[in-house]
Amino acid sequence: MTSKGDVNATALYISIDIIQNSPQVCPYGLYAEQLSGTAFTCPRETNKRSWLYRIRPSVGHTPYKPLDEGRVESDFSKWPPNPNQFRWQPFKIPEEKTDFVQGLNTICGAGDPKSRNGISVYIYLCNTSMTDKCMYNADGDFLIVPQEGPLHIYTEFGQLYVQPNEIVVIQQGMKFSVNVSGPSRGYILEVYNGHFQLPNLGPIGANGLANPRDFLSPVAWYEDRDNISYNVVGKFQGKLFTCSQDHSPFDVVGWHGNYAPFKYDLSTFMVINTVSFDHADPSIFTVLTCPSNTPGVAVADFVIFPPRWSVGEHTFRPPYYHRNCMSEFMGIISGVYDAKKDNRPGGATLHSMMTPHGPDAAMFKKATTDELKPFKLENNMAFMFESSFSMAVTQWGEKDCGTLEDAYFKCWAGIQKYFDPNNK
Ligand SMILES: O=C(O)Cc1cc(O)ccc1O
Ligand SMILES: [Fe+2]
Repeated sequence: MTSKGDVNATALYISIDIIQNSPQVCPYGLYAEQLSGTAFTCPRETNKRSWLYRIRPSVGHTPYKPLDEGRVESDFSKWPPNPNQFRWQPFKIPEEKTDFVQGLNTICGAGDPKSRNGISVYIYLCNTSMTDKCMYNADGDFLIVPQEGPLHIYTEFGQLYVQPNEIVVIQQGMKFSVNVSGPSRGYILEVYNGHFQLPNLGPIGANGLANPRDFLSPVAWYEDRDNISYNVVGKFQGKLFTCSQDHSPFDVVGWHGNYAPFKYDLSTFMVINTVSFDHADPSIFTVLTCPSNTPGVAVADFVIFPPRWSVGEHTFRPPYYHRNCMSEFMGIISGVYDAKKDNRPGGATLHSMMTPHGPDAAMFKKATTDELKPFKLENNMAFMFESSFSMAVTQWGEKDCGTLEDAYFKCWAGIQKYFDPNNK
């Protein structure tokens, strides 16, 4: 792919023509370095690795030191459990200069990066580009959902320009630096184990939902900058660390392999839904899944609620009332969500395991009295991180972010009794 953003540093493209991964001497005086995304011994279908040909190997840096930036949390027992329904009004983007790392806030999660078992959800809120600073995550993979502001992301593999209504996946270990063009907000799902993959399609057949051709990885891009002070931030066992080096980490002149960051435009999702009656489960909208070891059960699914026709006959069309053995974290990128009139873009909801949820009283009334004509939901994009982990909300999520609603539960308060045994 080619990047749509500005390229400020000099871009040089060199063709590297080698027939082995690790020659005695690499062309152009480069170093070969493997980045492993799965155990060496994983089966061929899941094995992931890439070979990077770079100006210097990654190992030349000063010792790591703890870094006190952002609100990254991975101790999900610190703050008391709370099974209530949560709704956040749009998260506030700071006025003071804040870059992507400084603006990372863990809102909820479960498990533990040390045992490589669990997930975290972050809200990033920033307004400043990372200057001579990059990040990598030793704990797992990031699926980033920009909601406001484009992200121009430099990675070791090349550049990715990602706008709201697109997502980007940056896997474990990959260094990246985020440039922004103003106030920027979005959501991140982190999985501590496994990788995101396309869901199986079963009887749908060979085509549909997210198509493989729409996932774009960058071509190599490098900068040859020495005698600088470059900060590398690592997230390791749930904490941030920093070290410095005298050259740019984006010195990969060429790479090959199947472990690379990628982006995806949500508008390319081919939506499948009922053309007869009843409300299909939201798994029909799965873009990517990170499977667990139990067949059919996801560590986390990334599910979207895109523009689509609503045509179900004699059907209660909005999401049904629900209690789930999975946790549901939802956000809105744009427009409205058909179960709740007061969910806002840039805000979020969390409906935890077995916590009841569903349409608010006003939406129920409307859905049961509206004439059921074909209707197009337009200019909307909501999403859900659905997980088999029971997530805990952090102190930032429950208190410090300042946009948690006290009275969310009241949206269901007006639900009336309509039962009449004499009137079928
Ligand atoms: O809770 C939600 O709004 C998400 C959701 C959507 C849907 O269409 C069916 C079930 C479900 O949990
Ligand atoms: Fe639900």
